[in-house]
Amino acid sequence: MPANSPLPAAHDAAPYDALLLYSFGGPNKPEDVVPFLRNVTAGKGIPDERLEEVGEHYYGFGGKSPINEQNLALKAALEAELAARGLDLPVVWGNRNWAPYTTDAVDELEGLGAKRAVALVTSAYSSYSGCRQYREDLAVTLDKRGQLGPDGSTGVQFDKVRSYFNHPGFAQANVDAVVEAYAELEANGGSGAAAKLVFVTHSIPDTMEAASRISRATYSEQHLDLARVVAAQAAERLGHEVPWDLAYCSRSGPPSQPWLEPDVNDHLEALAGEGIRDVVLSPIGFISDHMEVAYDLDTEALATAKDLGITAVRAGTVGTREPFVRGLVDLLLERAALARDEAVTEATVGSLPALRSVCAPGCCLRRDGEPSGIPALCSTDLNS
Ligand SMILES: CC1=C(CCC(=O)O)c2cc3nc(cc4[nH]c(cc5[nH]c(cc1n2)c(C)c5CCC(=O)O)c(CCC(=O)O)c4C)C(CCC(=O)O)=C3C
Ligand SMILES: [Fe+2]
Repeated sequence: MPANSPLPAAHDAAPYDALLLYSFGGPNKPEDVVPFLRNVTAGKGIPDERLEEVGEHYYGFGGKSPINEQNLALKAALEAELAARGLDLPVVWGNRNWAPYTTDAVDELEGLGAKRAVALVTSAYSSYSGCRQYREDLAVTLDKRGQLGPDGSTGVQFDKVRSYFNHPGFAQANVDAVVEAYAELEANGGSGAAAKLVFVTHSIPDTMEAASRISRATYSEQHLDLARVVAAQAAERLGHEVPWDLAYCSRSGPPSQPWLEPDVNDHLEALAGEGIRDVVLSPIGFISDHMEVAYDLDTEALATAKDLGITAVRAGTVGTREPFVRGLVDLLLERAALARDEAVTEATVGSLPALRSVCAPGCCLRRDGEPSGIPALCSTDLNS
């Protein structure tokens, strides 16, 4: 907002002076693939065969994940939305597993003179992978820099926007994408009225699912609640019923370890067995078309559908869709108002409440009852 403006900003990002767009990261070239996978899997017991297989997925795309360019596009969209609302808040991008790393982002924040930043993670749901792992990475990074005090950072302070799976903007962008996919299905000769809508997300171990319950609803329950809303709103727009299911992709870990099921490929097979010939895949678990979408859905699941004689279309991810980006800015303003101790209405869709903006002790551990021993920021208790 111009310094000489007679009006205060209608919406104010204070006390924040920067936004951290905090993501997973991915390789940019073939030589990056193995070091990237080492970063992702350090100490996680992923079998070598799975790593080689995942490496091949990346090499099949020239060793480059689309995720970094997608995050840059989201950063640009956020900057445009902030500017359009007169909010002067620099956006800094950092990743857990590839450059620019978390520590690079902290350097940049310090260079900007930021004192208190609000983090927006590129994961909409709460679980170890989508919540705590980011908060631990932030704490570990600050610790390595000698900037982790007993109550948090001794340098730039960090807060986090709540998990936003049930924010109206995220839901709206997914509904728009699903409605467009039904049009594409019909254009491809399929039947929307006869189609099954299959929502897809990243599988996680059953133990991680159980530990996510502390978020007020488990990871899978969060998806089911959003799926219900998206399917109902899509049905209203399409003028016919929209039967739906939830399936999972990208499982790893040893075969002996149970993960959330059904796998999307197995599920397509089951649907074919029931006589379903038309499917729309809606990747509500992911916010952009990164490798899980480009390989596990567009390459593998669409090939499975074809083999089964199913006409399948993959709906878009929220990406930089306008309702999503607007919603993210609404969310950071909501977080700012909470930080100022103002009464706020936390906008949600579906039957679940807003998840906490400040995580509870023990939130989203990898496994219940097994504190990681790693501190995590943006919580009421750094050490649990
Ligand atoms: C819930 C969830 C999300 C969604 C939320 C979010 O977005 O954060 C997500 C996103 C992503 N996962 C990604 C890549 C990988 N995930 C892996 C491994 C794992 N993911 C897990 C969960 C999740 N992952 C889990 C429980 C593991 C097992 C190891 C562990 O317990 O941590 C592995 C190792 C090999 C393999 O197992 O596949 C890779 C390479 C990329 C980058 C894509 C790109 O490069 O375009 C992205 C956005
Ligand atoms: Fe959490």
